[in-house]
Amino acid sequence: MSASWADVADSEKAASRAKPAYVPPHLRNRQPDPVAPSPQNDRPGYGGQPSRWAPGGGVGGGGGGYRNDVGRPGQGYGGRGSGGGGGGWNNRGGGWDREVNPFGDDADLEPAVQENTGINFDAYEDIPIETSGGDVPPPVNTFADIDLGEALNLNIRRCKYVRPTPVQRHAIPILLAERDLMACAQTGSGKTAAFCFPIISGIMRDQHLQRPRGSRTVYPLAVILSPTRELASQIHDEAKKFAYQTGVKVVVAYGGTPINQQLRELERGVDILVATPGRLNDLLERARVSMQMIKFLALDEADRMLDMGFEPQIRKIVEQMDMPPRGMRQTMLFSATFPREIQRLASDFLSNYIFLAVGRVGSSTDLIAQRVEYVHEADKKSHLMDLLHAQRETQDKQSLTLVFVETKRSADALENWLCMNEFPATSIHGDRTQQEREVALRSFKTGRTPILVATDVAARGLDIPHVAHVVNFDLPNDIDDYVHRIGRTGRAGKSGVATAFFNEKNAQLARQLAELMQEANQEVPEWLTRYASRASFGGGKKRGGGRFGGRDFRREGSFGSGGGRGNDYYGGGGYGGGGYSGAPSGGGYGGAPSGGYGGGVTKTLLRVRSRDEEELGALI
Ligand SMILES: Nc1ncnc2c1ncn2[C@@H]1O[C@H](COP(=O)(O)OP(=O)(O)OP(=O)(O)O)[C@@H](O)[C@H]1O
Repeated sequence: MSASWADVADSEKAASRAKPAYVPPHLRNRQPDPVAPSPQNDRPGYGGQPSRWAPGGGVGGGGGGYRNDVGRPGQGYGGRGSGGGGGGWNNRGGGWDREVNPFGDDADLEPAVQENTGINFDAYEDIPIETSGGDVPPPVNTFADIDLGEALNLNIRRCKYVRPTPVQRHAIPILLAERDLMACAQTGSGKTAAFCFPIISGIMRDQHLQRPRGSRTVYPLAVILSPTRELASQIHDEAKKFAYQTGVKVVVAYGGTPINQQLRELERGVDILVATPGRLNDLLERARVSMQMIKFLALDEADRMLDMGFEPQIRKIVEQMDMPPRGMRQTMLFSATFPREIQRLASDFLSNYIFLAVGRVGSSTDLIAQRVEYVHEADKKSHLMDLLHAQRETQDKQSLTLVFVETKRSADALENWLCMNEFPATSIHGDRTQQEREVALRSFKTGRTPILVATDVAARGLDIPHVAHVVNFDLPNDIDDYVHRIGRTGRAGKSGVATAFFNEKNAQLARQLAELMQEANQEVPEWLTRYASRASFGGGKKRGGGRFGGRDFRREGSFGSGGGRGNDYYGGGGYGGGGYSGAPSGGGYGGAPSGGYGGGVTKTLLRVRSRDEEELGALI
């Protein structure tokens, strides 16, 4: 982050004028890539500095190396030989690796004249935006307004992102200004790119940074943490697209797969490590990865990463290993939900941060048509069958249906039952091997089995095109989980449908569910309103004035004393002293007695412990 972009680009220009770049013979007659950056704006090799990836600058003689622009005449063919129009060469710790083109053949030749298919970004135009913190950098309107670097801009066009989404418009300038950020934006609104672009761009600028050599330990510059393996893998795939031909190397590490393969990959070099906390801790303990050079720390699904299940692991990685302290690194936390209590915890990791809320914290997008139906436990299967039959008649063949259930056993049972009834289904949950999970997800994504029965392992972050319907066969205990689950549809401006089966067991969720739906302009059935008004204890956790009224917890004054109303993250919503009053026994968090857990922390911890401690190990 030291040298300015313009300085580097100027020295670059001078270098490229002084010595024409070498073009391999077979590429000499190729037309320039129509969307390739012009040499003026580009930063190939940054002024002929020796490349991190191609020491010595490759045969391109000062013109290439670092961000190899193979296949782009006039850009300097760093590295060695040619990539035949599709990819750079990375040299780290042995061997030359061809960078696979994540866009597929010739995807880069298409100028991005049209947006990502079917996206209606107008849907986001009137979303209220709140920022707090000192000196908030102004938002941008277009990607062109941001200095991300040409290689990254080219990838943005390859992704067919024409306009930044609201969270991107605000978060990217904040992050480029090197500020810490806690960002809350609705599901499917493009948060991944909002943190990936500034990280990649920052690493491109910082390429001269010297990292320790000589040991088997690797020193990533950025770490992105995710709560599930599948999400880590997805972020890795996305980040690789964004980083294509930038010279920034992205590696993923998560549990449930052989560590040796990941170690070999790491040894080839890593700038951005995308990881689940369990596997990262393992790598740190083996001293195969060091956090010493970390400049960027991103927590996706940050509220989940800091709830009780993960918090100790995150603290270990961030506070007890060799990561530079807050203030010396840039920390970014993203999620669609941010309970106030978790915000308070999260502030331990941040320094002078900006809080950004796009839409109301924890709200669901109104692109999702939400329905709630009263269904007795015993009738759920036949009701699901009715829905699926009706759907067969009306829905487009490509449409996928995601069905959430509460337990691994019920996931297996429902999958079986659906298959027996000629609805091709598969399932994903923590008792399945990682290989089985990946096969299931692939089979769902490709439409081979257009129904996926899942536990919460699939609730967060997964971006699966064509998920048209999310069914909450079993409703979760926590409204935030509901928000994330239904957020698997209605993404990137597209619409979707979510159906929930509600019955007496879910009474404690009634009020929050009704409020959430109302807020998203959904029709709330009268019977649900009645349930909501009856729910005077556990279910009486009121959104207004609590997690919905307040956003940045720092604005809410006397936070943090624990105990008592107003401190609870569901907060201050008019139920009598002593904070949280527990869930009705049998209905909520492991039958917590009503009677109050004083402070919000305790409640948050209990909430998580009973829900998925058992499954946690299998997620990371
Ligand atoms: N500027 C953009 N233009 C068009 N499509 C975009 C843009 N930014 C992101 N997308 C697409 O929007 C979809 C959702 O993005 P992403 O998965 O990052 O959402 P998210 O906010 O992280 O959601 P979640 O809260 O569920 O994790 C992705 O398919 C992504 O490719």
